[in-house]
Amino acid sequence: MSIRWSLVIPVKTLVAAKTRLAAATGPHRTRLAVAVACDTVTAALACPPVARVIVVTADPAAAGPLGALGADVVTDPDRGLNTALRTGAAHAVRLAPGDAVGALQADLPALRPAELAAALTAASEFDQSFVPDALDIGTTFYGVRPGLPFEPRFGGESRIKHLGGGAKELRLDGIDSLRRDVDTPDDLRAAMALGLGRHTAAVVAELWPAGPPAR
Ligand SMILES: Nc1nc2c(ncn2[C@@H]2O[C@H](COP(=O)(O)OP(=O)(O)OP(=O)(O)O)[C@@H](O)[C@H]2O)c(=O)[nH]1
Ligand SMILES: C=C(OP(=O)(O)O)C(=O)O
Repeated sequence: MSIRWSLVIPVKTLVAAKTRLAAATGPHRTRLAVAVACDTVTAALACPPVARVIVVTADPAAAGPLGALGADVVTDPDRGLNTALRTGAAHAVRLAPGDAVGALQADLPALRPAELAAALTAASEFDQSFVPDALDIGTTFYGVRPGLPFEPRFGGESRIKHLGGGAKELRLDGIDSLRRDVDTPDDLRAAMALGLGRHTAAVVAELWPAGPPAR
């Protein structure tokens, strides 16, 4: 039988989130951050190997809409990103000890369920694995097979940290939407070229009716 996955998606308190988009978005920054997280969660929930999505956040303004989409919401103890992920993973293991556990960044507004499914199928072959971001510096997905220790090393140059921790780097063709996290206006333009999910597309169309912000 194929492995099923619990995916943990961390969402930072909105007042502190997406600061690299502040100049481009002004007062709409938090609305864009929620929309991006909504598209990430929607795509994850539509991915066949994903049994459940667990959002970890301390922010009720994110918890409300993400819970309404069908995610389980766990309160973030607010001791940093990797602690948030371990908290979500512990919840996942309590719910479904026989399922694999993955961490997925919340800022993947172009994510395609089929591309995530391809990565999860590949990840099912390795005890510990990860997907590097589009720049080959960070990480967008980290996962472990059922029953194995979950040791995420996100933050900064996390690709090299995950390699150092012994995780297998998944270098697959055709998973651009999974690798395209959005931190800057350039990232947002690249995600638009792949095709934004409906929540982000609606906010972007309202914010920039004539097209994306100039460089
Ligand atoms: N729950 C939780 N999520 C976090 C935390 N720190 C970062 N994240 C999430 O981790 C991912 C990467 O976050 P960062 O790139 O560090 O922060 P960001 O808000 O996306 O962007 P910047 O403010 O521009 O750095 C995003 O999905 C964030 O929502 C945290 O302390 N708790
Ligand atoms: C936290 C990370 O991502 P970001 O590029 O969004 O800062 C990371 O890649 O480990």
